Amino acid sequence: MFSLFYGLWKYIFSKTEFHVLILGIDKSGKTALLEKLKTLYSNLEGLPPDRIVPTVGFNIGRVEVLNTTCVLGPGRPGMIQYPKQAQYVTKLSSFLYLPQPGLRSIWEKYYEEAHALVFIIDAACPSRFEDSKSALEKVLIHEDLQGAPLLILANKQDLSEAVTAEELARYLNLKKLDERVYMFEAVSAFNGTGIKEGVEWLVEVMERSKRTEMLRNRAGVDGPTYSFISG
Ligand SMILES: Nc1nc2c(ncn2[C@@H]2O[C@H](COP(=O)(O)OP(=O)(O)OP(=O)(O)O)[C@@H](O)[C@H]2O)c(=O)[nH]1
Ligand SMILES: [Mg+2]
Repeated sequence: MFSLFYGLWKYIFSKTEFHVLILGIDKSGKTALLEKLKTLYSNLEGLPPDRIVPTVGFNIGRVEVLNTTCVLGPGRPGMIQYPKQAQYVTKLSSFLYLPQPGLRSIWEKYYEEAHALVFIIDAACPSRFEDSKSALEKVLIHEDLQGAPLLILANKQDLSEAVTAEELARYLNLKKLDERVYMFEAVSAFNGTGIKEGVEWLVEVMERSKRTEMLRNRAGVDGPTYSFISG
């Protein structure tokens, strides 16, 4: 009996965790974004921009993004629905990516486990758009990332030379995006412009995505939609 109540308690109050990869070429602003996310979504104050140095290895951050009432619609076959008023917390873990050959095997493990991707581009540096484009194309054809929703950030909007999200989309002219849920968003990791809009969109699509369902099934979790962690 206890275990039944405990199970129910866990079912209602446990937290959903999503793993999000933050990808981008060097100096695009991955660390600055991660620090801004900490400031926006946790009690921790992220590092100020002038203390951020090029990353050696990678960083992992964990932030809570939305504290929403669960509104899962009519269940698909095999999906147990939440009680209507169930509260759950969406967590977003961020893995910072650095494309160093030695770390390849490490970050490929993260690829497999990622629910979604953020790809960040320095929108104020057109001379490196081509580098970003080819890095992103490689990511998009990676078989471990199939179906992962994608948020592309046109970063550094606080700089006057930054191109808009639309201009960046036109420039990238990505062909591989058709079957993937994606969005471009103009942001500044310095002043926070656009970050909430982008991240909250991502959380919403992750909740509904086939990839989330696939990861859940692979983890062998029955019942509630996501692999749960408590506490
Ligand atoms: N003006 C402006 N500068 C930014 C912004 N985001 C990052 N920067 C600057 O861009 C440079 C690179 O930022 P990082 O966050 O270190 O970039 P990164 O992608 O983590 O770089 P690596 O760790 O080398 O891969 C730093 O000088 C930052 O201060 C932004 O939104 N606006
Ligand atoms: Mg960095």
